[in-house]
Amino acid sequence: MSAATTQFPTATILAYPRIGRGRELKRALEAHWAGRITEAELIQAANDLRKENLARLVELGLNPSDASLADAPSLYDQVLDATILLGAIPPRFAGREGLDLYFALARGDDNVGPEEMTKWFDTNYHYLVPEIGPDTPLRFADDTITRRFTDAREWGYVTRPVLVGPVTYLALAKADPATPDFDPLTRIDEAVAAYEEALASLHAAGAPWVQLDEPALTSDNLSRTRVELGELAARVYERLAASQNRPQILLTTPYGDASHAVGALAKTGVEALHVDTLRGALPKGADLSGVTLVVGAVDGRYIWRADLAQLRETLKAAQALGAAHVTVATSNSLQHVPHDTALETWDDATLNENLHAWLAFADQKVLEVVTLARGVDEGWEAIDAEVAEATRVLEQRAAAPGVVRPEVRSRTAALTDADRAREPYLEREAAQTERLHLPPLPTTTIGSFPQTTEIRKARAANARGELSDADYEARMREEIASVITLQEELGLDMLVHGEAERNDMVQYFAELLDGFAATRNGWVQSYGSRCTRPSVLWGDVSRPAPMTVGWTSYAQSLTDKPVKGMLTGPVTIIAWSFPRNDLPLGEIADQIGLALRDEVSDLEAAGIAAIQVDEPALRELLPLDADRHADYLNWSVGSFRLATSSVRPDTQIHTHLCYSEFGQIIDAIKGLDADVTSIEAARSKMEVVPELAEAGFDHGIGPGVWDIHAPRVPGTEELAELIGLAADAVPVSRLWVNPDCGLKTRGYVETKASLDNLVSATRQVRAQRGLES
Ligand code: MET
Ligand SMILES: [Zn+2]
Repeated sequence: MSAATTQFPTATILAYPRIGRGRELKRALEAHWAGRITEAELIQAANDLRKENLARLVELGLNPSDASLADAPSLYDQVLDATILLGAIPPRFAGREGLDLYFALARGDDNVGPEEMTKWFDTNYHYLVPEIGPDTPLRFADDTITRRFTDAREWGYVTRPVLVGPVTYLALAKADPATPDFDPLTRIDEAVAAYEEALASLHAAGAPWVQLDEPALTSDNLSRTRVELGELAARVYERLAASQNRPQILLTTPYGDASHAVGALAKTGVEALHVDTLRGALPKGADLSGVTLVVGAVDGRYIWRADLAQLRETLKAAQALGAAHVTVATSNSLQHVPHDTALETWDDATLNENLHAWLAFADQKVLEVVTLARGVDEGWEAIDAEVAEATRVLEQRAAAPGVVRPEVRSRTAALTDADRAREPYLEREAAQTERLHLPPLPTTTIGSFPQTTEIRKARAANARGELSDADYEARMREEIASVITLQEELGLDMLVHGEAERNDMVQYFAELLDGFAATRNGWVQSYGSRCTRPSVLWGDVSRPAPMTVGWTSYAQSLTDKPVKGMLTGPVTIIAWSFPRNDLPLGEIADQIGLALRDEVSDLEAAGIAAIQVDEPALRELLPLDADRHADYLNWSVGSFRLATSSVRPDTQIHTHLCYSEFGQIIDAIKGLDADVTSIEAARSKMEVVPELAEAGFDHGIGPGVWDIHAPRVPGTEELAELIGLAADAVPVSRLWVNPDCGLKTRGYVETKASLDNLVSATRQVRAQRGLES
């Protein structure tokens, strides 16, 4: 290692949002993909944004020249960047290079499909899944990271380059499809050799520190437990630390608890260790005398202003552990929070004043880190005023109108098990068969139909006040009518209204429920150039008025076929918002569950015979730590049942889950007790259907036969084959036929063609199996 060691800076963050305050990166990427700007112009725009971000961090108080500035300026995704660094390119991308290769991996091109995307730990950010087989190249293949360090130094900054660490990289990889049983982690030694070279390259360029992110050490939801991954990491980092030419290493463990591994990691020779003290714990009993302990104190996941008094105690406790040095950081990268509360105004004047004080977006979090670091450096009295102010704001928040509403609290307090139970399934099944008159293998869709440009324009015009509410409503009704007509023409059996009126399946409800506030500029990266704007769930939740009954009843009035009501479930509403941090998630979920229960009852009273409550985020919020799974599954399932158990036996409850990794939540899926569950299955060729059946799932099931994530139209034969596979695995009387997910991102051309094929394929299978009704 270099002789010139420098102390780790007292104030740092693990990474800053990279999409830009004005979503500059999104705009540049999309302009480039559309052919409006050249590659050089894209790079220029990305560099300008990076300069702006670095300057901003310095303005907020981070030191420009001591490696305080965590630098992770990905054009698309940090895991993809590691794939490029390692040259771990799946064979189907051969012949491409540079940005063509980069974007082909991310998005596919005319000749090849992209790498798969999946959710990053328990967040709503998606990364690109590496595909590793026995022969996938793994070597130091690309020195972008070093060039970026050198560029920043020319601009006047000594940054700290950030890389996904080797254990996490391989733990997140899947087997190359050509060798499906291959275990990527068996390639760890080659990966470590490649990282050694990358570190040598940074060292040669003069980087004093590098940051290696190892969030896998906090997760029990990967192919190994976190304890096993911690043991592996101890070996890996011993080797990396022993390499001759390297920067000093900060090893981070964000998103959860890695305290089990800290003792062993502290002995490896890495210079600094980060722990997430919000979702994990401070290590106990480890000898830390040789390392800097970087305390992940300021919350990088959610958006609430910190309780500085409490964090001060956390830091004092950390200081008592005997580490060589204790410093302050965020719990994780700030990529999951918006840039700056200063970019917001809220319509309600009181809320506007309050929320500004209660919230901390990325920039406010940097200031919090800087404040706490001043306490570390100068003594705690130095920040007494800031601590007192934070405490005052928290007290004001706790007492503010709407935060605690007795009428909501007494309703949740009065709940009993009976509120979460329906009649036995067999009784319901008989009553529903009687009421619904559906053919065998009923066909349906997941809810949304294409969100056309015209729909979005109408919504934008309405928001700007250029289209009256009445005209907007009329416009949406027209759309509903045309979606109903189309479904009748196609011959689908259970119809939907199409969700034209919904900007987003969570935001729509957040806007209509009390307790939420929508941001104007609170964008966070979901994947690549895609951003979402989660709502802020700040108060007790209730439903001032029906939310969907008008649209659904209108749709039902146009047809004799049953129209499914369509709601978003409590877990998904929480997962895709910024929930409050002063109430357990289970209680928030019950408040939402009760609001939905009222909606479900109103839909039923309006004559709607089937109601779907979507829970696509059920898997996403599963805690990383296996010890917390049971509690999570209990409250998440409980809130769904609360929302759906008020109905009569002949009202059919559907749910939709869009992923196909069921292993850890199969009991939860059974526990939802929905009459019909639609799931993602096309990409795995229906594999999950027999898996679910073997695990004892025996209610109605709609495995998605059309993968809606690609514009491709599946042929009738292919669909019939998939339906046949499913029909071999479960009783046909409980099998439904539907796409994988909603159609809002698809166009009408492929939607019509695919649904037409789906109906023909179903008819073919019915005929083959003598099921004609
Ligand atoms: N009902 C929703 C839709 O069809 C479900 C989407 S799951 C991400 O769009
Ligand atoms: Zn879905």
